[in-house]
Amino acid sequence: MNNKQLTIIKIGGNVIDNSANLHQFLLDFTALPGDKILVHGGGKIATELGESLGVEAKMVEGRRITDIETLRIVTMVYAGLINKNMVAQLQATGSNAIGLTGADGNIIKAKKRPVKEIDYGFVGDLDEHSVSAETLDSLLKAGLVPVLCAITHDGDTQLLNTNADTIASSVAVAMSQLYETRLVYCFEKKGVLKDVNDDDSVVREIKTSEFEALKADGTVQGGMIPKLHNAFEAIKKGVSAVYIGKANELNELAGGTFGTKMNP
Ligand SMILES: Nc1ncnc2c1ncn2[C@@H]1O[C@H](COP(=O)(O)OP(=O)(O)O)[C@@H](O)[C@H]1O
Ligand SMILES: CC(=O)N[C@@H](CCC(=O)OP(=O)(O)O)C(=O)O
Repeated sequence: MNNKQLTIIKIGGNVIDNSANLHQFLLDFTALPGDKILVHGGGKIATELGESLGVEAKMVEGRRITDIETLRIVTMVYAGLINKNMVAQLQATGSNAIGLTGADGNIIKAKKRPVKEIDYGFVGDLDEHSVSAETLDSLLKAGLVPVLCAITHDGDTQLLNTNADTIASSVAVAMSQLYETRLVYCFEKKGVLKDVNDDDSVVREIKTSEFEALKADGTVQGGMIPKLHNAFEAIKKGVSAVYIGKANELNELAGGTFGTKMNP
């Protein structure tokens, strides 16, 4: 077992879109001890900018169909606007953040999703060779906090759009070769809820074997289905602990009362 500890945190678009919540989250993130990597989404903001430019968002099972116009928009929003603002805010809170796409330092090489029933366009899928744990490790050893956005590349000039939950899971799996790694999905709710309209109905623990039943009875829906799938993949492939919970309750992580914990 590796004894170096690493926390990988993913933050979703609903929190990024609220400046007060984002500021509080970034303060709590900086206060977490030990090595850290931040992965951010921003789907909501990309959708809004697209609409204002006359490019309508098309989502299938939580994944954005990414034609060339949409790729331009998501590259500007994720790799530019959100990533650089987040880095500047982290610098102000005392984290020496470095903002990166998967093309920078060849940190995440993806494969364009093959066209089957649906053509997702410039969407990148990841496999066990996609993430360069060594390069991320060298940044951590230099005292930097990598801030990864949802833009990857194929190694042959093409940028690709990869779901941020998937990036967080794949980065956590790759880093678990070098570190005892925990993965924390932060969003606007307190965890996986028994009743999605009741914020106090948090399910404290979910076992892999319970996931199918939660899907079948409709307890988890929409974006929570791929999030849980990514969470359980991480647990299966060597990540020590995976949590899903509220961005503004991150300070509860140390006390063990944070959100929902995934169990093998
Ligand atoms: N049982 C559940 N508990 C909590 N959220 C749920 C549940 N089922 C569905 N959801 C939905 O999943 C969403 C989170 O997924 P997503 O929108 O992809 O988040 P993010 O953009 O933060 O990654 C929540 O905003 C909520 O509407
Ligand atoms: C292929 C794909 O779907 N990519 C996502 C990447 C951003 C993301 O994951 O943002 P959230 O975490 O805020 O949802 C998208 O463009 O919406």
